[in-house]
Amino acid sequence: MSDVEGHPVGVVPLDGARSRSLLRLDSVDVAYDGAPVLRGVDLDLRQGDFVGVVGPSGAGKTTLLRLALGTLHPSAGEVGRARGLRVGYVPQLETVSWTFPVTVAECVLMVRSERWLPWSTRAERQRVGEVLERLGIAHLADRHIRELSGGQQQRMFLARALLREPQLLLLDEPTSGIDVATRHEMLHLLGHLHDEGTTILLTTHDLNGVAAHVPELVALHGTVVHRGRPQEVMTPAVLERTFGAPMEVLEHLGMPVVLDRKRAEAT
Ligand SMILES: Nc1ncnc2c1ncn2[C@@H]1O[C@H](COP(=O)(O)OP(=O)(O)OP(=O)(O)O)[C@@H](O)[C@H]1O
Repeated sequence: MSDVEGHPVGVVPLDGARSRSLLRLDSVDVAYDGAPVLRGVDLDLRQGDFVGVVGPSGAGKTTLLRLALGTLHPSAGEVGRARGLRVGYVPQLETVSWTFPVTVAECVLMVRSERWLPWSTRAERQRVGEVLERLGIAHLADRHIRELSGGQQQRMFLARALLREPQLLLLDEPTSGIDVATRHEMLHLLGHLHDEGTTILLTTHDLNGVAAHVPELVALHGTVVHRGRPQEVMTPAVLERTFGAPMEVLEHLGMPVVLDRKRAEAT
């Protein structure tokens, strides 16, 4: 079903001339097979934002990214998108099939048309080489994707997303399954892309390692519980409303640190 301009119902273009909004969710509901997952979600993502979405498993974080990407439409409410918005998406590694017999370069090229064509142009191959170089994985171009480490896999998907020169970059758990040093590198890389003007929306389970280090957070639990700077969102009150359990928060060098009480009690 679509409206008069051919947009799916619930999806409207934002007028870029009047607004710097890249993406706006107004009273959005999402249900899977009749089961509500998101309810009354309002979210305005403006050019230059760098927002981390936190919340418990099943809170609807990936669902929010799918709405932003446009692969999912709301059951009620509206998703507004800036006209011609280029969006890049880095999926959760766990959702990827690694047996697919392609090399890193081929996998990055696939984003062009969502399938790999053997007759990619020289310019396209050159562009892939540039993006891989930029992410420090050019030497892996001819490796099978299965042979990569977690951090290298994340970079490959980031390369895929960057090939489209996205204005809005969506990342689902970009630091899951990678070690601390690689996590720092990934955050550094994202900070750099943000400095260059890319708007970023990511999800994370890692409150201390990732959420505390991004400029702005959205606490999600079926709906937006709170949005603000990490110091405003990582508070006992907001975290309890979001995660449904009491959490202690300390401050270290001006940054909030959430205490894992269960783990502390176990040791
Ligand atoms: N395609 C689908 N069909 C049916 N139910 C789904 C589908 N995708 C997600 N769900 C359900 O919707 C709820 C929210 O899922 P979602 O993946 O958005 O949560 P999440 O916050 O990203 O969770 P996690 O942190 O575990 O990745 C979950 O209960 C999930 O089981």
